[in-house]
Amino acid sequence: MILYKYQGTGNDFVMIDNRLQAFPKENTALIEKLCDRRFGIGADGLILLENDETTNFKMVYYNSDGNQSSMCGNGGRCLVAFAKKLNIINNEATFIAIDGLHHATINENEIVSLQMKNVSEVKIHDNYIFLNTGSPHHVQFVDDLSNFDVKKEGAKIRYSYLYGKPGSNVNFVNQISENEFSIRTYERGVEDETLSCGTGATATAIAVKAIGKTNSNNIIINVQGGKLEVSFDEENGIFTNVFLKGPAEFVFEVNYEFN
Ligand SMILES: N[C@@H](CCC[C@H](N)C(=O)O)C(=O)O
Repeated sequence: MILYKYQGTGNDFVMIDNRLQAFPKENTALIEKLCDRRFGIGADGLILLENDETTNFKMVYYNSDGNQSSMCGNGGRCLVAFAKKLNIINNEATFIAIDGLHHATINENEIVSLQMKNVSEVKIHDNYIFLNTGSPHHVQFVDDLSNFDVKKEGAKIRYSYLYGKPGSNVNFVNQISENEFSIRTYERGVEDETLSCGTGATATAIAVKAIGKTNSNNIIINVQGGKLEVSFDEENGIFTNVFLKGPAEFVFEVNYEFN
């Protein structure tokens, strides 16, 4: 089977064209092995592109631990680029994912802009914010982001009483200017820091607006693997027309034999 590797600001994925349902998707150990950086191809997650009756395709997302999970923003952007490579779409797509319908466009520089779900609930606490942008996200400001132990502190929060068994992704944030922020993210299901998280960047942009750290509706989010842009409309605490924009790049393809 031909497997493809894509990355979006360093968040990397194994992509599989599963329109013929040939991939053994119940095989958690196989998915985990394919994502393993020593024994497999290596990735933060694995994504199946499948047929859908009413949209261009369906996205099925697995974390690198082999388990199916909630929405992946960077993965969704990479899947749109993959659908273009497979000639399923040209520069526009509508697809279905676990959190509902998504629209996306690809511009002349191959930058993918993906519409994310509307957000109507932002829980603001004394020193953190929690919201769901397709996946659950804890957002917390820290003083020295570069030297922060994201894996250790992220794991503490992810497994804390705050989020119980399902857990949460955890974003640590620093403000750079009125509309620019830097984040580092601990991802559940990878159980480590990743170089970028699209739903995390989206959650951070909405959170900083919700708590008044910015007046902008167009926010740059620096991640460890590059730059993402998040824009939205806001009315009475409801965030609509939420778009996540950034590069989504093909890395390589390989003919892989399962055993
Ligand atoms: N990397 C992703 C988020 C993937 C899902 C997450 N690990 C979870 O299980 O909640 C992104 O780009 O959004």
